[in-house]
Amino acid sequence: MPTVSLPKPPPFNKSSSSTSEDNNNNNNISEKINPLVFDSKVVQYQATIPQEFIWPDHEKPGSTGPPELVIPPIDLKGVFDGNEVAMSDASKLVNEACKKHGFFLVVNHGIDSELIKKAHHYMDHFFEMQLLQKQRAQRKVGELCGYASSFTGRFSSKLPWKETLSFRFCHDQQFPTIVEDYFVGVMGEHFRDFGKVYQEYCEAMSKISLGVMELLGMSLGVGKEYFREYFEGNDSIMRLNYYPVCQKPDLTLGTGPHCDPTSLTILHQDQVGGLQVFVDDTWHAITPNPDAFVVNIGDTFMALSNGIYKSCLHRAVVNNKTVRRSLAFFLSPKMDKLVIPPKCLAGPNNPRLYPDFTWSSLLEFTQKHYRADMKTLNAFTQWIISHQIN
Ligand SMILES: C=C1C[C@]23C[C@H]1CC[C@H]2[C@]1(C)CCC[C@@](C)(C(=O)O)[C@H]1[C@@H]3C(=O)O
Ligand SMILES: O=C(O)CCC(=O)C(=O)O
Ligand SMILES: [Fe+2]
Repeated sequence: MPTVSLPKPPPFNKSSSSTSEDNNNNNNISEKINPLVFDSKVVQYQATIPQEFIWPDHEKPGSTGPPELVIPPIDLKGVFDGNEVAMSDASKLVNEACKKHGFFLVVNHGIDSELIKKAHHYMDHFFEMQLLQKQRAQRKVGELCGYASSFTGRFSSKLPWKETLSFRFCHDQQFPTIVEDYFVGVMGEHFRDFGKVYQEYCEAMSKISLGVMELLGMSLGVGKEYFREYFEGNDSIMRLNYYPVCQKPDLTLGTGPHCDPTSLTILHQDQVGGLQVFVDDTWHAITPNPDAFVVNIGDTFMALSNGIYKSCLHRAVVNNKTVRRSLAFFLSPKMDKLVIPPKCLAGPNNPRLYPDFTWSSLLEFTQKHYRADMKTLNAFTQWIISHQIN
C-alpha cells in the first residue's frame, strides 16, 4: 500500500530512537539487544508470558467470560432484492444499533458458504508454515501490507497475542488480480491459488459492503446511492487474524481494545469465540454464528456521519485450548478521498465534530505516529489542529 506523505509537519513527538514506540508509552527497548520473537509454534506452549505481552490490570480480560451481547441479526435478503419493507425494517435496526454502539450482525447476505469455509481453511496454508517462511511476506515498518508476528519491533508493550497477514484490495477494473499478484509476488507461484481464494473473498466482501452502505445511507436519510457511490472505487484492507493458543489467556489479549480507523468492517470469526464489544459500559461476548457476518462502524464512517453513528469499541481475547481465526475486511475509500459528512448531517443544531481529512492521512497517522485504540480519531483531530499549517 503506497504510504501517502502528509504535508511535512514537525514529527509527532518522535522519540530520538528509531526503535519501536507507541503512543501509550515511549519506552524504547532496542530490539537489537534481545530481539523478542513471537513464534506461534513456540509461544503456544509457554507457561511464562514475556512481560511485553502482559496487559495492564485495568485492560486484562479477566478469567470469567463476559455476558453475551444479544442483538437481532439483520436479514439482508429483502434489502438486496430491493424490497422496500425489508429495507425500511433493516434501516431502523441499523440506525438504532449504530447510534448506540456501531455494531450489528447480518444474515442471508448471499455470500457462498463454501467460499467462507475455503477462506478460513486456506489461512493455515500460510500460518502453519515455519516462521522464516512467513517472514518472506514480512510487513515493513510504517506499511500495512504483509505478515506480522505480534508487533514485536513495532510496539514496545501491550503486544497482541496474534499473527496477522494484511493485504490490499482495490475495487477497480484496473486491478482485477491485485490480491493474487501480491501473493505470487511475495511468496512465489505456488501461492497463486492462495491468492485467487482471497481475491474472490475480497470481491464478495466489497459487494456486501456496498450493499450495507446502501442500508446505512437509507438509515441516515441521505438515500441509497450516497455512500455506495462514495465507496464504489474502494481501496480496502483485508486482514487474516491467527490467534495461537495462550497458556495464560487471562493476562494477554489477542487484539487490544480499539475502534477500527477504517470505515466499515465485515468480519467472519470461526467457531471458537473471542470477539467482544463494549456496550453499556461493559464487555460483551459475540457468540460465533457461521451464517452471520459481524459488521462494525469504524472511525472514518463515524466522521462521515458527523458522529451520529459510533465507531465500535471492541477487542479479541485468546484461550488455552485452541487456535482462533478471523477474517476482517476493512472497507476504505480511495486514498485521496476527502472525509466530509453530507451537508444534511451537519448544521447549526449539529455542528461539525471532526475536521476534513483524507483517508490516507488517517491511515498514515495509525501506521507511523499513533497506535490505533479507542481514542484514535480524537488524537488525530488534535494532531491536525496542532500541526495546522496556515
Ligand atoms: C487501518 C488499520 C490499522 C489496523 C488494521 C486496519 C484496521 C484495524 C487496525 C487495528 C487492528 C486496530 C487495533 C490496533 C492494530 C495495531 C492491531 O492490533 O492490529 C490496528 C491495525 C494496524 O495498525 O496494523
Ligand atoms: O479477531 C477478531 O474477532 C477481531 C479482530 C479485530 O478487531 C481487528 O482485526 O480489527
Ligand atoms: Fe477491529
